[in-house]
Amino acid sequence: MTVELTACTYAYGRRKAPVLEDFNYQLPEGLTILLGPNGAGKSTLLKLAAAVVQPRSGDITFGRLSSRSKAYRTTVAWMPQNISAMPSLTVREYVAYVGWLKGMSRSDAWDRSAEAVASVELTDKSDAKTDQLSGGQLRRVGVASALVHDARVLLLDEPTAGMDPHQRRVFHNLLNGLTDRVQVLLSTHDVTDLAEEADHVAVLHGGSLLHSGTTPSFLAHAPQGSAPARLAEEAYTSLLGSRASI
Ligand SMILES: Nc1ncnc2c1ncn2[C@@H]1O[C@H](COP(=O)(O)OP(=O)(O)OP(=O)(O)O)[C@@H](O)[C@H]1O
Repeated sequence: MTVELTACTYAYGRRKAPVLEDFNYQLPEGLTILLGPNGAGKSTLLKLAAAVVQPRSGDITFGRLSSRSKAYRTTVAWMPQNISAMPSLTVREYVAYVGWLKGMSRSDAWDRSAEAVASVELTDKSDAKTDQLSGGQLRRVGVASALVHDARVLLLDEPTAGMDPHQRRVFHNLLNGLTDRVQVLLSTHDVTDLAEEADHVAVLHGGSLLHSGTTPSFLAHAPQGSAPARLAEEAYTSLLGSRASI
């Protein structure tokens, strides 16, 4: 079972041109990274898959669950691009609150929040108010919030933006330990960092998928003779370049 978008059209407002039109996508197993230039529609795709917004037409499903159902919403977890601090809540309260919003009992949410906070190495900040955190720490609270309930699909919008190199490593290790039991779709502008670790890569441009396939099939777009360390970047540039020449 997986998240599947079928013939989806979405626009921000009735008079706006659709960001995604008649869009089809099936999220593969494992870790998929979602690449694309600014404004390509990555966040919109993640919000649709997370049932934060609903398509104007078309269907989004996980097996038999429609994105309009409560059961679907508890199956997926979404980390938005911009995490807002809640000044009155501590880190642990914030994460537990998100679990409760996803339908966990208060006690389960509270218990599991400790694990989720520990997984992003924020235990020492458990009792800190969220408005006293750095930007990178707040993103880690966002990751912990996405992990607190038993989601089967994680939809993460630029989770590593603003994280220092050590925290990126912690995050990648965390993801590696998760992808045998959850599907992950993760948007990033950091082509080199993740393309090697991802099972699949999707490249979005102007609301269309330029590529959706395994990481080796993505890397194969790099021109012959590309330096190994730059394969992902070259593949990405080449894909976008081919689009420009159409
Ligand atoms: N709330 C909104 N209201 C109106 N238009 C929006 C809104 N959010 C996004 N858009 C528009 O939808 C299009 C796709 O935006 P989206 O945020 O999905 O792109 P993105 O690929 O995530 O970009 P970035 O890499 O800059 O985060 C853009 O043209 C953007 O201006």
